[in-house]
Amino acid sequence: MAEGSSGSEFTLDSIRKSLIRQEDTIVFCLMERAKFPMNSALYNQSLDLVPGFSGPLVDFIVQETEAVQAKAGRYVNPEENPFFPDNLPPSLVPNYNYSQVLHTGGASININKAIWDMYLNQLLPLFVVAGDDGNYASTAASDLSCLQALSRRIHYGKFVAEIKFRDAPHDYEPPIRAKDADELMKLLTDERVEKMVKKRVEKKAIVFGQDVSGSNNADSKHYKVDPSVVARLYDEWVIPLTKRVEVEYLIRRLN
Ligand SMILES: O=C(O)C(=O)C[C@]1(C(=O)O)C=C[C@@H](O)C=C1
Repeated sequence: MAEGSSGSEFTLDSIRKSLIRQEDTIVFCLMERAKFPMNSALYNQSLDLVPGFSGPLVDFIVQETEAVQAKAGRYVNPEENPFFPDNLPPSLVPNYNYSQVLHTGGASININKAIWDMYLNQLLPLFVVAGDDGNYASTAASDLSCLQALSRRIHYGKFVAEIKFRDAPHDYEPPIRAKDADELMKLLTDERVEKMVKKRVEKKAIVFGQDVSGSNNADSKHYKVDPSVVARLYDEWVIPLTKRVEVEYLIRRLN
């Protein structure tokens, strides 16, 4: 369950606490990626930089990294979803006994393709500067940290949906049986919470991303990642994608 927790507590409150903690991770990951320029050669489909591997260098680095992490058991954890699920090696380490709170249908939900596309094509250009400093491996490692943090947060929608279902099965069962995605979307939406989330992540980008100097004349207008981009990230992508996971999970909840 929630990162670093024993899994004994499963409430909407505990799930939301984890989402709040994950905001810190996401903001710090974006700040780390912003240290590097765009380095667009990394994403170029036709450069074939690695002999014997056809595709962008970022695909090569992510696939190889995921393979190592799969062997070390990363994807046995129901909170983790790979970006390249095909041909992943099995875990080689003894299984950790993760608490199994999700309905079995939840395991098949993986919207990482949409997350990958959003991150590389829409988000990156909003917060990194143009240019090429040749640090492709470090840049890709940084991209993968961002992608994994975003993926974990968005797929946490499975846990949010499970607890919402358990808290109000009588409300959720009719639209689930009717496969009414619009009604499910309405039921699970809490606009007050969404507003708070967007405000808070913008504030985190301001607080975590300001330059800290020894004197009192810090430049409070310069942030490592534009706080409005972080608010937009949540408004346009993170929250809608989390809700998409929630609906997909609920639709399968009674199968
Ligand atoms: O906290 C919830 O209730 C969630 O479902 C999570 C979340 C979010 O992604 O932050 C998504 C939908 C709700 O409208 C509010 C917030």
